[in-house]
Amino acid sequence: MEEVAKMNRAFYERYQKLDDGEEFWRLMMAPLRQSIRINTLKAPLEYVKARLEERYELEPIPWVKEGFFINTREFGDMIEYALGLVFPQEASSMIPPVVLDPKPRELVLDMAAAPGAKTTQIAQYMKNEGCIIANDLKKWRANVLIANLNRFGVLNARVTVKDGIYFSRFENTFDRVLLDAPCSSVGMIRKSFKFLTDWSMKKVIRYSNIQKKLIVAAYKALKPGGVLVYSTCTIDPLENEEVVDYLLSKTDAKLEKINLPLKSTPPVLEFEGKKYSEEVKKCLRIHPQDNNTEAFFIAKIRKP
Ligand SMILES: C[S@@+](CC[C@H](N)C(=O)[O-])C[C@H]1O[C@@H](n2cnc3c(N)ncnc32)[C@H](O)[C@@H]1O
Repeated sequence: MEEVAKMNRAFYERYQKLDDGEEFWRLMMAPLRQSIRINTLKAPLEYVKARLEERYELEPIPWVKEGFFINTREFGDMIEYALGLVFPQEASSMIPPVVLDPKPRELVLDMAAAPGAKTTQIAQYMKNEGCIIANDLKKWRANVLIANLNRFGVLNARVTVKDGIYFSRFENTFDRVLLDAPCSSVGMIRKSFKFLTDWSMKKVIRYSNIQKKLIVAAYKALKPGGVLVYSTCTIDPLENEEVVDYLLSKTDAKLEKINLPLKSTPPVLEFEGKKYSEEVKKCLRIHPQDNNTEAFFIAKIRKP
């Protein structure tokens, strides 16, 4: 706790009001467990798993069939990695595509897709059928995305480089939309303290404004009956409950409850003088101590 306060006092003072448990602060700073997702686009799950088990200890991630905690961080000399059979991916970041639940032959928009961890997972669930529009604002990040799509054998994606807001013109078009939004990345502190030292309230407010525009565009692009998943790897209510509450107040969007075998923290209904709809209770707010993962927030939204 003192360590956090020393590195960024404003950060500590704000989130102390959200969760002030010892475990919250300890796991906010502790290194992450390494995890991987097996890429079934290239080989059967059991085959890759058996190969890896000859050399490593794998522990299943309860909320994703293809996900495992693994006792190595050395991917440079792992042949399965070189072949695109495994994707090193943080365990909680595997949740949004599971909640999105895309099916073969659907049309899916991944609005902020680079570097492509979730796009490759979506393609895996679609068995490389149908089509994914994988978009990112930044060209250099889109290049990394393209490299990952090639490496992981994704054949049903088309990459675009646009501001996500552009997609609002394709009204009622996509069966499913993932908005894994740009955010203040508090969850990533466990990867790099840079996310703690760089954090500022100004950035949170800026992200919150961008996220509100993106979620409205994402919702417009969704077909009636379709599913929009909104996610961030951060804990600030302004970037999570507030953004979802904003969509609920501006549109006919409906939230759906997410049932997965994991622990979570109750969503925030009131923070710093702001109140949110009771509906946001259906969102999944994950703090680092809940499952010893990165922090994450996920909302499942349906268009009636
Ligand atoms: C959390 S990251 C996405 C991670 C990615 N979904 C994955 O799983 O690998 C957010 C991404 O949003 C992109 N971004 C930022 N502003 C955007 C905008 N206005 N429209 C679309 N993408 C944007 C960033 O370049 C960044 O790659």
